[in-house]
Amino acid sequence: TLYHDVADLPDTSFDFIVIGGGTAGNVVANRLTENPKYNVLVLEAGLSNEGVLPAIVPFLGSSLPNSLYDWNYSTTAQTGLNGRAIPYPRGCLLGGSSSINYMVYSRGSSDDWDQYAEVTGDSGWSWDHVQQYFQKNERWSSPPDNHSTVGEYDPRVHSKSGINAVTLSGFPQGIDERLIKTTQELSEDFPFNLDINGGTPLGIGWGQSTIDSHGQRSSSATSYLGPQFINRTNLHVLIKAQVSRLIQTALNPPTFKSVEFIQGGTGELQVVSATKEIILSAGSIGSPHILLNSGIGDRQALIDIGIQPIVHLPDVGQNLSDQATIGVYWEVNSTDTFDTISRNSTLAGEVLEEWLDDRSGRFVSSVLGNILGWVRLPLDNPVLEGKVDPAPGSNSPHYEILPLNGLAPLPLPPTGNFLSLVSALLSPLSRGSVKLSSDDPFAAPLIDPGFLNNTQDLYMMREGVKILLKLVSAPVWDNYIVGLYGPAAVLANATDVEVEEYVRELASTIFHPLGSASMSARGAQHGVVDPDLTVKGVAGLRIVDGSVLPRPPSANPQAAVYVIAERASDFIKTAWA
Ligand SMILES: Cc1cc2nc3c(=O)[nH]c(=O)nc-3n(C[C@H](O)[C@H](O)[C@H](O)COP(=O)(O)OP(=O)(O)OC[C@H]3O[C@@H](n4cnc5c(N)ncnc54)[C@H](O)[C@@H]3O)c2cc1C
Repeated sequence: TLYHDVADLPDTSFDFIVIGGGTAGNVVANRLTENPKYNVLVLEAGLSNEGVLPAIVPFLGSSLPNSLYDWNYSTTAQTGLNGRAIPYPRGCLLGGSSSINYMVYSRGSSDDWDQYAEVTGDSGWSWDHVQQYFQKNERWSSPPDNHSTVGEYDPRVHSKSGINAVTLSGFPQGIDERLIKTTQELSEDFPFNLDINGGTPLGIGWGQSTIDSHGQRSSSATSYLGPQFINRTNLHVLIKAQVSRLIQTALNPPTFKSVEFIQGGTGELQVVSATKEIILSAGSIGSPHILLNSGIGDRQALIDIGIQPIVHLPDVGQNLSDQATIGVYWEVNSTDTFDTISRNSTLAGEVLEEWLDDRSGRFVSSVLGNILGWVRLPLDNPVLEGKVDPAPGSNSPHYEILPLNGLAPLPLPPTGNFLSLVSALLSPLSRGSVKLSSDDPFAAPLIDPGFLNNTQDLYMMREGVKILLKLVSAPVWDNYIVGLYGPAAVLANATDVEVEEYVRELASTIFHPLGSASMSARGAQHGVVDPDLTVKGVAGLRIVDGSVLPRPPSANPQAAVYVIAERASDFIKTAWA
């Protein structure tokens, strides 16, 4: 049941309370309420996703950051980015960031998961063992345009029995064929990969997205809180409920089974309690923020800001990682790019009509291209020579290449058509933090992703730019590309130092903060949660969201977050069986 008003809740005590109805939280709420004996409350700060057109129509998703459905955070001034502070979107509605993201579905490499297993000492996080959770999550769907998908994916590594729809592109784009041709012309650097989600992602292949066969976004809200689930009488979802802190309910071991929040903007503090567990799923910014507000964190830092420390857990909010991006832009000799739609609102209206009429046309997919690349820098490149490989193994890419058939995110000039290629640094060495800005639990925290603080990341980004330039050196782009555009013009014959300056001036986020409440082995002195996601030194509290990943996967992380949440649901069910 979906509630808009706290006064309508049937009770103030539940078996489980999930904080954050986002990507992970809704999975846990769904799986726990499979058992009719469990009453579950979800507290979500944002609004409902129902009827929010930009959260439904894939192409319009890019209008959600910096809106009423975003927390509208900014980072602190980033030294590695020449002092720039950048916008830092996080979904603030049911479905969380899965309702506002770019919908890329990528599972990472087998190395990623095997390394999570190794650093946590829990073989249950290994690639082989988590396959069952990818399967529980994924509902492989035919693409919206029903085109033949033979040769675009490997059916053997997909599941039709899960809850969250995943599909291939439903609308061809002008650059598709050129990208595929590049895999033939430059097959050594950019080989074709039939399926980037089989554990060995290296190469260029067809992208997979969390979009259903009707060309609509599949988020954790549309899937795990879909009509067949939200009406369960034991599932209670309260929106506009912003949690300030957890309240200690027993001393030894420290136990936190009550939650304080405000609802509906009244400013009045409410309290609800769980008899079994609290599951913190407020995401990589929200979860450490709530822990710190609750007195769980570094003792001295809490005292300094005026909060009574209860549990000394120094790593809360530390180890924040994100994958920096850098784009290169070209003017092209074609009118078949989305710039035509971006520039002409009449045309955009017609394309929306097409989507509304029968779920067809350009709007069935996101602004991203239909094809993605996953590339490694050779270990004998001077940037890596003699260094520890930042990637978790030899089947793991260092870069994701995101082609866009148009100009983004730069402002669009009145004329011209464009190609954008974006490179994301998948395994950054830089780390940052989430810290309190004041003792007011409703004040935004200080978010410092530490972009390019480690100079090796800067050098890796520089090499990433060169990889993008190399990609378009394939003959197939010869008659297509007119020239480097805008700020990218400096890249023609640029020195390494000039490319590095370009990176510092223009690099941004791919919106993947992770790791701020990291998992570590049981008994380890570092980390925030044990491999079963229970908070170290605390009873009755688990963290289930992207914040627990000790390092980013070599991928966009939503698939990993779904896997974490599916496995966590099994942990919780087993613990209370
Ligand atoms: C613009 C953008 C594009 C992205 N593109 C992709 C992509 O293409 N592919 C991909 O794999 N990943 C992408 N990501 C990243 C991915 O979406 C996230 O990593 C993932 O969804 C995080 O899941 P989560 O459960 O950790 O957090 P979230 O999904 O963010 O959920 C946290 C929830 O908790 C709620 N919350 C927070 N604080 C409180 C509080 N105090 N009280 C109550 N509720 C609270 C939030 O409102 C939110 O609903 C993108 C992210 C963004 C923002």
